[in-house]
Amino acid sequence: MTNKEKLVLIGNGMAGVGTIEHLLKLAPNKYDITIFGAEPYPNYNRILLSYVLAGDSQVEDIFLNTYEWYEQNHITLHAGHKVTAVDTAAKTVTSDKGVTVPYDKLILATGSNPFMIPLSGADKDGVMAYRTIADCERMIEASKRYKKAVVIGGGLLGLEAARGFLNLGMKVDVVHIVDTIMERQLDRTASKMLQEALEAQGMNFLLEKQSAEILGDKRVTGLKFKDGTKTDADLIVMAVGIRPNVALAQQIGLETNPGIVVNDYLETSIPGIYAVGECAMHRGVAYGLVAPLYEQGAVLAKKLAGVESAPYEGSVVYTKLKVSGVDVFSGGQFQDQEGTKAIRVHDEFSGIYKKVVIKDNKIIGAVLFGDTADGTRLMQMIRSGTDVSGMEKTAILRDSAAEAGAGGGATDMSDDAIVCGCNGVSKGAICSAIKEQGLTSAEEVKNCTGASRSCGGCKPLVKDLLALTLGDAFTGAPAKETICGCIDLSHGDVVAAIREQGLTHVREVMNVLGWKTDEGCSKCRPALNYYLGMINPISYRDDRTSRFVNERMHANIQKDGTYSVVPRMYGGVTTPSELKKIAEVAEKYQVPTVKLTGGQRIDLLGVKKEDLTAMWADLDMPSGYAYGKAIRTVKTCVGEDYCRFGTGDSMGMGIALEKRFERLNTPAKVKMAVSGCPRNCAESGIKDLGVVSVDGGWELYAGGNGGVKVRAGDLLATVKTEAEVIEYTEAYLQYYRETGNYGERTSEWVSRLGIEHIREVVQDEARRKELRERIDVALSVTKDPWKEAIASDAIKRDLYDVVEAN
Ligand SMILES: Cc1cc2nc3c(=O)[nH]c(=O)nc-3n(C[C@H](O)[C@H](O)[C@H](O)COP(=O)(O)OP(=O)(O)OC[C@H]3O[C@@H](n4cnc5c(N)ncnc54)[C@H](O)[C@@H]3O)c2cc1C
Ligand SMILES: NC(=O)c1ccc[n+]([C@@H]2O[C@H](COP(=O)([O-])OP(=O)(O)OC[C@H]3O[C@@H](n4cnc5c(N)ncnc54)[C@H](O)[C@@H]3O)[C@@H](O)[C@H]2O)c1
Ligand code: SF4
Ligand code: FES
Repeated sequence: MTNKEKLVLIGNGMAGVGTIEHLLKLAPNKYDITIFGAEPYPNYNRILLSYVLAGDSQVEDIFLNTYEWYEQNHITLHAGHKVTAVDTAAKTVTSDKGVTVPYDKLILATGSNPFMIPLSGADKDGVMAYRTIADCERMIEASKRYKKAVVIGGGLLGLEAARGFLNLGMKVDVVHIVDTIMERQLDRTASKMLQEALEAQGMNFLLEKQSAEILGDKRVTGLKFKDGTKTDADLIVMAVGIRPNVALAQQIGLETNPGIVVNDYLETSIPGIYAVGECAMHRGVAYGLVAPLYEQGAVLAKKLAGVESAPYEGSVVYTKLKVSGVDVFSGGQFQDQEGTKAIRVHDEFSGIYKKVVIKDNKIIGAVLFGDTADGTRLMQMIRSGTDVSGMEKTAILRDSAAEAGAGGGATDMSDDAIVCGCNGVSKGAICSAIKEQGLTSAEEVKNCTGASRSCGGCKPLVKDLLALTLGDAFTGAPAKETICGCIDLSHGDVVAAIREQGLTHVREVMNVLGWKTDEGCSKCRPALNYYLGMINPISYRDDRTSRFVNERMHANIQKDGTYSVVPRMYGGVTTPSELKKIAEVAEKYQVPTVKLTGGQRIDLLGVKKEDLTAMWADLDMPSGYAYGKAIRTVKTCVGEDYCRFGTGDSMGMGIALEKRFERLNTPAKVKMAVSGCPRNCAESGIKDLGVVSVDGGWELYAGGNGGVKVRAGDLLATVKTEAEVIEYTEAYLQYYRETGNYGERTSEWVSRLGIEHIREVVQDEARRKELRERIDVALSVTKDPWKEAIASDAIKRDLYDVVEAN
């Protein structure tokens, strides 16, 4: 135990962790910090859920802090723990999993709850909110089975959800209570322009509709309105606003109205207890956007660090809708009122509308549609109360295109002005990074400072700052895509450097290639570990600390902190004795859920960490690698042995493939399938490698994907024998291993390199031979990780908390 003061944070979201990050910069050693988060993840960027839903990002991409970050900063994280009690006399907090921790200072950052309209039928399956990773995953899952979504609420969240559903291939109705969508952010003209643009994308709007009842038996089938009309629905998402989450605060006896009442230093009604973020009510306002939450966090961090700071006096907010193909910006007080005058530009030919509201010679609000480049500059003028009485009206609404490259609106901003509200990045921070790190593109600024990584609304201003700082040297051309912000090199550059310079371990790569960070990050560390293992399969020792938690544990961590165990079942074929063994193990370890997976095997869900190794020993089956960037499954149909259409032994072929390639690490997960005829019952067309028996041989399909972005595989080769199927698969997989970027699925890789090129490589006999020789070496050194763990007391103790009985 140390003598440091104990700081406990309840709520592992953007506001709370943002405060801690700020505090660590100011006073890294002042507190022993413990964080409780009800969601079973490290802190993530909730804003980016809309991109995950739309299929533009993966869940792993939106984590803001990895588990390693908590460890490195000596923060105890209880993820998946909801705090259910706070004893203000004893100064302790207790979680629903029974963990009690003392505090000297306590921060509540419990966020908001989505408002659910209490409609009759709202408890039916398929009725949900949209707030968390779990919600997002449920929506993606539902889109695979259902066709029609209804979103209630035509605000920011509802429209982003609706766009996501369109991307997922669903039809979508947006039900809105008044006759203009986003009425809290847009005036009538902009709202109607937005509606038209979204209708053109495929959204259907049901305006001035009051929902009355959700129809269906167990699962929703439709929505009925007060006017008696109905619409069909397989899924209903309510996006009708949020309410501060104050359940715990009320239990403690903190003053709430309706959020937790805080003063200008984020202090609540009980000394030593603070509130920050959406749960806090400051001067009568509870915010629902991140920029004000970061501003609050900065003030609270200074308070906790003992650094003098100006009080938090409230924020002027702005929003940008994150729907591709439409540019909408709204900030400040944008409605016409008594005493206000507005400048309006409406170009119906180009679909551009701009309105700036002025009161007492100061800009107080703006709405922009079609061209939002002026947004951040106007916000800066609103915040600083710039007197515009002497300014030409045209100078207030500049033609952003004419300004590109000239430093635009950035020139008149002060250094501490916030450019990226979503991530709290100032002009000064961006300009120093550009100068000190030699950045030349908006992409590099994003990677290095975080500016523009969320809603993207500040990107034009970031470009202005590049132009201002670099002058003529700024071309605006997109820079190459770097691995992450820690290094200015692409995946290809790093792989080439490892090969050319004979680098052999992670730290050496970082030192030699000039990493900007000491420890790297969750993007580059696992990538380096993969590349080093791929290039030096014999000599490289896997760096476990560079792996994501699932790969480190060789089991998938679940939302409640338990794990799932999936043993390998070659080709999806099993035996009665294997099934009996699995059943016995499931009973012995009281596995709560036993589930068949899409990859034709059995998932034992809800296993305790301490039971994992003993369970693997009892199962005595190989790991199915259901957690890894590796060969996952080979799905098969029954094929010629039993099916009257079958022309090939699909089960035998699948088993042979799985036995040959199991345990092979790849840039991203690889799923395979073998079908006994072109009817394709094993879905070979949407696998990373799909094999189909045809008259006289086999067809191999490459780069298919059945996930969010469905892609049909391209024909890679037609071969005659089963031995050739293995041979071509060896060459294909090794080429993918050598040229795929870490994290890149074969569907993206095939699209990037082009199937013609890959076909050429794989069909060239000499190259095929070389690739096969290299994969042979890689496969010769793989070991079953479960067996390794069972055999090592140290691994059992350190990774799985197994206490050895003496
Ligand atoms: C899909 C979506 C898109 C969005 N897009 C934007 C955008 O583009 N721009 C923007 O500015 N804002 C956007 N927002 C809003 C923004 O995400 C929120 O304002 C912000 O995340 C709120 O942060 P917070 O930390 O206050 O609350 P939260 O993010 O809700 O975090 C609170 C955390 O506390 C946990 N918690 C609650 N009670 C307990 C307890 N008793 N014990 C332990 N843990 C507890 C919760 O599980 C939660 O994880 C979006 C929101 C959504 C849902
Ligand atoms: N791009 C962004 O900035 C962004 C994106 C998503 C979410 N968010 C934030 O997340 C929070 C939640 O977003 P939200 O859109 O749910 O909240 P919101 O309060 O901004 O909008 C809710 C909308 O639902 C409508 N509504 C209310 N009751 C209704 C009913 N019975 N039937 C039909 N429509 C009804 C309202 O008129 C309103 O337009 C907000 O704080 C929002 O700012 C921001
Ligand atoms: S793919 Fe052809 S062989 Fe296999 S089960 Fe279907 S119909 Fe039968
Ligand atoms: S303002 Fe949203 S990403 Fe910068």
